[in-house]
Amino acid sequence: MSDQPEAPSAELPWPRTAAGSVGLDKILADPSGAVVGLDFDGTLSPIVADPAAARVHPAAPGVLATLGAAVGTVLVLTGRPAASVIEYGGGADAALADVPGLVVLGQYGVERWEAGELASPPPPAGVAAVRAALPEVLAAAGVPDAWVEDKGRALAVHTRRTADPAAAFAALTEPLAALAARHDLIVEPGRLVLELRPPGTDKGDALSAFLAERSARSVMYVGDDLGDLAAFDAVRQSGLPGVTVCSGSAEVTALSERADIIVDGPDGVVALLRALAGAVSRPGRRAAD
Ligand SMILES: O=P(O)(O)OC[C@H]1O[C@H](O[C@H]2O[C@H](CO)[C@@H](O)[C@H](O)[C@H]2O)[C@H](O)[C@@H](O)[C@@H]1O
Repeated sequence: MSDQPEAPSAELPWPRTAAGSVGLDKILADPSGAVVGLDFDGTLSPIVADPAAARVHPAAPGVLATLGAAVGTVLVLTGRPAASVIEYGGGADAALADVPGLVVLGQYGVERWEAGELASPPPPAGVAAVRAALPEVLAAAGVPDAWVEDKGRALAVHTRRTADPAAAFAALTEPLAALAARHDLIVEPGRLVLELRPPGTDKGDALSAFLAERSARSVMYVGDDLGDLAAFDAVRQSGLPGVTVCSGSAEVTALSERADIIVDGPDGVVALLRALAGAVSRPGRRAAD
């Protein structure tokens, strides 16, 4: 047997940046200090036309169960309500709820699911007023068929199932910004969705606080949409060895420009996580320097 540390798995994509290489090296050398953060829609769950039909990639929970036993924490950080990630998290051979130590931060970090317990603060008053006003605003903008996803403390207006999704998105941008401002909410744009939600936190704030809470020694964050840019910023601002990963799509290019690693959608994310889980789980994994 060789005394040399084992090389990373051939299947593990290597970062194209120096910062990402340092980050991945640290995760491989010291996995118990790593936080692996993942977005849900477009990252762990393939994009589908009906948000209620979204489900986790069938192989993801099993792979994350292996990874969760080796790293510090697997974190799902999502714009979804935390409970819906658990509800939609049934895979082929495990469920997200089975992932050891899993934490889900929902609604951009305001909700928290952990060990079967959900903490969810009440919605601010403006949400009820926006809920009542939305049908009229959508009709006035000429997009009465936009679909409203009611998330309790936020309302997401989806245009994916309208006749011309991009035109509908453009037609709604200004009216929804004005409506949100009238009721002390903000608009969070995403993949053919404009979400009216309370201000005060984003995925960057949520990830920064979580890394501090866990005294993380390294971090990987995987995302696909505009809301994940703040989490990419948090990885760098943490000062920790860190890797940013883009779940690539033709719909959003802003993340791929800044990511250390780009993979091909949720299939590519699962392949990356499987290779990472294999590398940090096997007995001969790279030892700390
Ligand atoms: O932070 P995320 O986990 O990425 O959640 C962001 C939004 O994702 C969902 O919408 C997106 O996925 C849908 C299902 O694939 C798709 O139909 C839609 O076009 C996408 O924008 C979700 O419905 C939203 O509530 C989340 O905020």
